[in-house]
Amino acid sequence: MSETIPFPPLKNDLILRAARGEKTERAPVWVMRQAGRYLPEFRAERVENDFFKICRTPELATKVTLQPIDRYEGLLDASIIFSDILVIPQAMGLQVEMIPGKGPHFPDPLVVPSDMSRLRKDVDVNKELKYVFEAITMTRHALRGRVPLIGFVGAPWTLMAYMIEGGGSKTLSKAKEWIFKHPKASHELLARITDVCVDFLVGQVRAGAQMLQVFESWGGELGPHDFELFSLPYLAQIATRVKAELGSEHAVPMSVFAKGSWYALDKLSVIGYEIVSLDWTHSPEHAKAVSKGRVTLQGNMDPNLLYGGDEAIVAAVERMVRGFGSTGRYIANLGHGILPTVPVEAMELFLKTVHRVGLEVAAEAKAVEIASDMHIVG
Ligand SMILES: Cc1c2[nH]c(c1CCC(=O)O)Cc1[nH]c(c(CCC(=O)O)c1C)Cc1[nH]c(c(CCC(=O)O)c1C)Cc1[nH]c(c(C)c1CCC(=O)O)C2
Repeated sequence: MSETIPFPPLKNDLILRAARGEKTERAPVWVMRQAGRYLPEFRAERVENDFFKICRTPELATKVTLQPIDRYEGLLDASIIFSDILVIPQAMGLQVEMIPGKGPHFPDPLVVPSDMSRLRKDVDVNKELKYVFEAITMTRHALRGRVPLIGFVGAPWTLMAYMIEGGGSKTLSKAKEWIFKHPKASHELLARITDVCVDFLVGQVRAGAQMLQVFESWGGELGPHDFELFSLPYLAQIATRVKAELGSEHAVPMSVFAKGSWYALDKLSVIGYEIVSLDWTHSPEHAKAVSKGRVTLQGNMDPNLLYGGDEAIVAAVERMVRGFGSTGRYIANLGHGILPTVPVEAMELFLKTVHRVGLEVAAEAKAVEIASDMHIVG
């Protein structure tokens, strides 16, 4: 069995150190959806294979996860396992298809609370999601210790919304009808999804994941009051329970990305995550003032800036890395997933500029430290 073969030693632990709050020689960087359609080699793979077939075939998931790591050799500080947040609804018994150019589609979504009886009870992740664990173990070997491997789940509210809407939606009216008209059933559904999220994340770490991210992509569709009722408690439970199950020896850094939930940054800083991932609506100054060094901040350039041309990209990265990077607790990323039509050169410029500015910021901070030690300043 592959689990008995030890993983190759890790050569670049920059992101893990930044997550733990240690000073790093430069800000680490990775990009949400870094394995995806903006890469010609991914599009070529998709001509041959259905999206979920890639997710379910460990060899293919490994191959695609490594595509950005190989293309941008030395520029990415983490890999993220190729999969999707919607594998949990599938594991719970719902059918999900990925329609090219349109996105996810549930032929039979949940309509009324009694439809929850269609969901599998006591989901055994070792059976239903074994293919993800196998992909993680295989990828971890194939990475040969170049960078850490990130595992992930969708957060309960985002997954519940997909399960009810049946796909993307502008208003989330159906999911919101549930939380407002059927709050009890909604909490029951959220709790059931949470249980699967916890087991799935624990399994991903046991399979080889070295960091975890929870995607609350539709957090910002809830106002602050409803976020506190229908999102935050489940996000908190996930962090607490995953850590309790893994134990301090095996726990890995956890990141939470609640897109659009700028109002929740203070609370997100104290619910057990080491990293809070930010979208582009946060300024570095404000985010640092609110989070007060309690977590590592991750993010947050507007992904559309990658369409802005070289000058705009360089200027935005300068602002971002200088803004967040001065305190050390920082991981560079985009504020949401990279978009499918971004030129590969724009991604390369983004990564190279993060490296350059990150090194400059760290060197400047070090010079100030040395100067203050020598009482030259202050
Ligand atoms: C909401 C969400 C989903 N999936 C995911 C989220 C959370 C992040 C976010 O908010 O964007 C997470 C996700 N999806 C994918 C990954 C793989 C790892 C990586 O980040 O590189 C990750 C981490 C691959 C993917 N997931 C999807 C693709 C493209 C599908 C294709 O090849 O046809 C990829 C590479 C499809 C997907 N999957 C989902 C949607 C809405 C879509 C369609 C829109 C789109 O295509 O971008 C659900």
